[in-house]
Order: sequence, then C-alpha cells, then structure tokens
Amino acid sequence: MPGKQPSLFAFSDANTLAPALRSYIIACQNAGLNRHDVFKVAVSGGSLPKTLAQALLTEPKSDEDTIKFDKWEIFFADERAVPKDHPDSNYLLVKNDLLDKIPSHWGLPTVRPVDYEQLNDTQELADAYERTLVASFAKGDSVKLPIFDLLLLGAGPDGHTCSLFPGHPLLREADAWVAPIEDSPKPPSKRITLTLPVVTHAVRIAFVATGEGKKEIMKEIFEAGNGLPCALINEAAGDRCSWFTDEAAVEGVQFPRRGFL
Ligand SMILES: O=C1O[C@H](COP(=O)(O)O)[C@@H](O)[C@H](O)[C@H]1O
Repeated sequence: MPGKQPSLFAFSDANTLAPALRSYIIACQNAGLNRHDVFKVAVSGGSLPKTLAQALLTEPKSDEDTIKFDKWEIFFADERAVPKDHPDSNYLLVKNDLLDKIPSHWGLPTVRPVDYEQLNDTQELADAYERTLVASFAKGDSVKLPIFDLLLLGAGPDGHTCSLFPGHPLLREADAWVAPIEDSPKPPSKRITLTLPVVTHAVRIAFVATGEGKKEIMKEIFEAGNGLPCALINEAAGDRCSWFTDEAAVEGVQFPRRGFL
C-alpha cells in the first residue's frame, strides 16, 4: 500500500479496546467542535453499536474525557429498508444499544435517521437521506461532498462495510452521496448506504472489527486488498483511517503500521 498508511491497533479484548476507542472519538469530537461547534459523525449497525456503548457510556474521568453528546449530530452510514422498529434496522440497534442509554443530564445528541415514509422505494429513501445530508452539510451552498468529522464503521466477514459489498457496481458510484442497493448479498436485500467517495472524504474513519470470525478477512484486507470495500477505504483514506481490533481478529496479519496496545 503506497503513501500514508492506516493505523491498525490490536487490543487483548473489548475491555482494553473500549477506552482507547473512547479517547480517539473524543479527539475527533474536539477537533470537530473547534472547527464548527458541532460533531458530525456517522455510525454503522452490526456489531459496532455494542462496542461503541462500552466506549461511550462510562462516566468521564476528567473534563478532557467528556463526551459532549449535545453537540453530536449522528447520521447512519447505512440503513436497511425496514421500519425503524424492525429487528433488522440499524437505527433500532443504535437506539437500543447506545442512544436510549445516554443519561439525559449528559446532554442528548441530534439523531438523523432515514425517512421511514419512503421504505417502498429505495431510490427515494436514498434521495431523501441525501437531502438530509445536504440540509446539514451544505446549508444552501453547493458542496461537492459532505465532510463527516468521523465515520464509525464495521467490517463484515466478506470485507463489506456500510452496505458497500465486494464486487458490487455500487463501488463505482461517483456522484450520489447516498445510494440504494436492492441486491445486498447479506439480508435484508434492500438498503441504502453512504457511497465510497463520501466515506473516503471524511476527516477520520475508524473501523471496529473484533473476534476470530474476522481473522481471514482482516488478513485479506491488509495483505492483499483485492478490491474489497474495506481495503479500498484503507487505500484512499491512508492515515486518516484507524482500525480498532482485538488480537483474535488480527492474529497473523502482516502489516507494518501495527500497534499492540
Ligand atoms: O450489514 C451490515 O453489516 C456491517 C458489518 O456488521 P458486523 O456485524 O460484521 O460488524 C455493518 O457495519 C453494517 O452497518 C450493516 O448494515
């Protein structure tokens, strides 16, 4: 991988990963607040929200360790075309694991779910979410791409992330900020997702991948790449990209910029 490389951090387990992820997120939060007094972050579903909850729902140890949730604007990196109370909904997952558990005296985030009135037409669902992004990021001006302060992403065992799947034509989408997919290899088949240019344009991108089940794909992402969506993001984002993993997920992975914490 030429040029600046992503960071790959491996922790012994979730208990050691969580505080490091928290510090990283707080640094991204503070940078966002210094830039524009708001922290614009997009989150994935899958296994990520549980780890996020472990990282974010502990009492702050100091002023510097404070999560300023009332300054957070939370978007979804991808969403399935299902009602918001459906067990497959990424929103429901994030709500149950994280949002509903934030003590109100900490201040509550602004949350930007998709428009659940548009579930019958995934193109409309994607367009409506793109309008949500335009309203937040462009505010009437013409901007080419939104710039998230941070994307918090998962990595599927096939190397997908968001709802960007290996070999799918959606990986070539160059214009839309949000795109529909109707043939997701992982159910449910109908979804919407941030597109690759939006993902790689973020200020910072953090992947969280844990467990032995991710071992084979982590090897492929970091050693071969093979055009896997996660590898494409590594290549495009370089050192703006960090991976928070456990040793089970990266056992045997050869990668120079690798730290054991
Ligand atoms: O389908 C999805 O899967 C990915 C990866 O999930 P994980 O459970 O393997 O971490 C997730 O990041 C994405 O948001 C979700 O829609």
